[in-house]
Amino acid sequence: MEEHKVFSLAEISLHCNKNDCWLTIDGKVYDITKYLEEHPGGEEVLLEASAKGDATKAFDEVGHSSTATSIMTDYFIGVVVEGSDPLDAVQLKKEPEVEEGGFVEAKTSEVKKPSTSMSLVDFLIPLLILCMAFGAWYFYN
Ligand code: HEM
Repeated sequence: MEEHKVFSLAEISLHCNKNDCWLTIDGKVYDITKYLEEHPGGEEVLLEASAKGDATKAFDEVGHSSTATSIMTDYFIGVVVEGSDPLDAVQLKKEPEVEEGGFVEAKTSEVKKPSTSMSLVDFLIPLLILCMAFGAWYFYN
């Protein structure tokens, strides 16, 4: 059986620029850096597709010819690791926080925002009490 190099989505996501551009189509990975300038559809679409992650949909939507699929084989470098989680890519780009006891917590963009209405109430109640106290003092004097 043929052995292929296996890449994680995290690693693939690191190759998305003009000097180093990988594409993932149908679970296969292509290093198309040298093909960028030759691509009849232009290099921009390839760079965009590379940056987005999986280019399968974009590739299929164009309705590429069999010539295109045979060109692809020249740039094939491996396959995507099975069960590769797209979140890995996000986590690799961000610094993981290592906490005591070796627990690793990766930062994601889904950080809960503190509720602003809660902090407003927290601020208004003491202010109201202060106003009432001042009013009572003013009334009795
Ligand atoms: C290794 C990957 C790719 C190869 C080898 C490749 C190759 C080709 C070839 C040979 C053509 C000429 C038309 C044809 O024969 O079908 C073409 C056209 C085109 N390709 Fe790709 N392509 C690749 C990936 C992509 C991707 C990911 C996109 C994403 C949007 C894309 C967008 C286009 C567009 C817009 C055209 C122009 C179609 C037209 O003018 O009618 N290609 N490509």
